[in-house]
Amino acid sequence: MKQLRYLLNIVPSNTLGNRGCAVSSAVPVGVALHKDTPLVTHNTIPSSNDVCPHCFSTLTGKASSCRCSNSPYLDALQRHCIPSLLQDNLGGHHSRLEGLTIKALIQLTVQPEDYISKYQNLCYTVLPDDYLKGVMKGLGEVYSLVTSKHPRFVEDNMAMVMGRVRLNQIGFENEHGNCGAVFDTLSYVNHSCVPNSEIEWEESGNCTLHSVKEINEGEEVTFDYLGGGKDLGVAKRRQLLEEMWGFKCNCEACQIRRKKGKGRVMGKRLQLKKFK
Ligand SMILES: C[S@@+](CC[C@H](N)C(=O)[O-])C[C@H]1O[C@@H](n2cnc3c(N)ncnc32)[C@H](O)[C@@H]1O
Repeated sequence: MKQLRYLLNIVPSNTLGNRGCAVSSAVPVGVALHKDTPLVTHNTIPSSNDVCPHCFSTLTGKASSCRCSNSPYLDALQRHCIPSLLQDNLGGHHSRLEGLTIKALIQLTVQPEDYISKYQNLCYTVLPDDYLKGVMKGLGEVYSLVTSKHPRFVEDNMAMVMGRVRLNQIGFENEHGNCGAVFDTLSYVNHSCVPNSEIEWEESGNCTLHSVKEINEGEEVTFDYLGGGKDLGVAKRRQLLEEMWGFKCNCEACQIRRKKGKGRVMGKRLQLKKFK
């Protein structure tokens, strides 16, 4: 494994949103550009960010590591049951993303201000009021328990955290199910359908960005938010990017497609018959 010596800077991005990330020197293919630890993590994977909302000790993914493991709402908040709680109260599709955001909020309630301000620098989407109310309702009794203990856990904060998780999470699937996290630097990396880098997850929840193309000094670094390798088709990709991250993709490939117009068919290699 080569050294991480290619500094990733957060820079203004001309075409892909306000800010993006660029490398400070030319990069060959196949090197680790940046390794990041999560600011907040998804709740279906144990993480070193997990804290008990009652005694504030680190959980490292195990309730038994908490000094007050008898806390009546610890389990409901910190472990796998937030998705099930929401699923029971609200039904299916709400459970995953909201599970993440509630856990994110719990993690933030015990962090110092400078840590929270890192999170607050990330971009944000406004979520509809009824959506937010639905999630609070879904939390049932747990909501009033947490609000009484954590003043930061108020409606405005919930909206802020959910809006930021929605736009900045990087997700993956493994044997624990759907996982994801929001990162200090990697969450600033923009999407491209023809990316020059890829995300690699580690069991620890850390994430590393690797180059998959040569990248010039100062060039913006991108990865595929939909996970490379999935043959989704252009229309489906556009729909998912808009639904999940709220943007119309303006990457190099999509700009070319738009310029060429709807009527044009993209070229492909011809399959030649073999000659004997
Ligand atoms: C995770 S944030 C990336 C950082 C963000 N550009 C910023 O200024 O903080 C994701 C947001 O960046 C913008 N973005 C990322 N990739 C894009 C793309 N290919 N085309 C247009 N906007 C993009 C969208 O606004 C999207 O919701």
